[in-house]
Amino acid sequence: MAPWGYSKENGPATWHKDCPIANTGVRQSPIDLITTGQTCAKYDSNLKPVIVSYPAFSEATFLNNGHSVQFQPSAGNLSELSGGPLTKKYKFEQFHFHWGNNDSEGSEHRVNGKMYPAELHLVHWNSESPNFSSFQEAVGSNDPHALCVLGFFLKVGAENASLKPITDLLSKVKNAGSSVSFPGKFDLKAVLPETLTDYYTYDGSLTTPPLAECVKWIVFKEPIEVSTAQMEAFRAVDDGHGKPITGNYRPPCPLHTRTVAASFK
Ligand SMILES: COc1ccc([C@H]2OC(=S)NC2=O)c(OC)c1
Ligand SMILES: [Zn+2]
Repeated sequence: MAPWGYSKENGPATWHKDCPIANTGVRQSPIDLITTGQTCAKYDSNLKPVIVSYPAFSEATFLNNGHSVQFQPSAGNLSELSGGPLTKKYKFEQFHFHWGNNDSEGSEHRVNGKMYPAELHLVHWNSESPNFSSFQEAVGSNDPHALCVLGFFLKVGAENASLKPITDLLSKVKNAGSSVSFPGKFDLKAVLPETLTDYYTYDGSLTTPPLAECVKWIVFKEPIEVSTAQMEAFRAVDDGHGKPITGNYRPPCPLHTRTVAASFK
């Protein structure tokens, strides 16, 4: 199996060779979130605020897997997600990022065709399902909402002090395959906007192979600000083939018969 990536030779347009669902799937992610016109997101007044319970992580690994950088707390972490469009409680698994090599590209989801310089994915799995009891089992479960991924756009502005412990660590995982144990505590809640009320939500998939169609997506309207220096730190991370990771985002996929709901007017 040719290792997938984001180059011309192994990028998103080639993933269907080993992962047919890339082309045959009808609920693939990411998508372009359209806010006006026929297929636009529809306001749903029943959508409540998302509730996160993220006690500061005390033990975690920060790793460069060659495709992204990923923050993975130890199995004992008690962070949970509920509310919003969800009917179950979800357990936090990991977070990671997607970014571009300049500020006009990098996010996976788009808003009316606009890309942000990066996108943060907070990954959770349904911890109340009788069909699986781990993240990996959830991915393979065929359950349409086995996972819930919270997507936050990053935009360039002031330095983000809450994300600084992460962006300061990027130079330590420059080489693909390298990882460090995260020093001290990390408060993920402090990174997020105060209120988690305004978001788009739709049924989709993982955005890299295996592209499993098991994700309830919640993409927040309000971007998170980071500085240019913080963005540049992402662009210095290597992909394991002697080049920096500078575009680990999949282009938008067809909506097919799906609808996108918005929790705001
Ligand atoms: C097996 O674990 C995986 C595999 C792929 C992804 C991709 O799908 C999204 S979403 N971002 C990604 O990089 C993942 O993220 C949750 C977790
Ligand atoms: Zn992702």
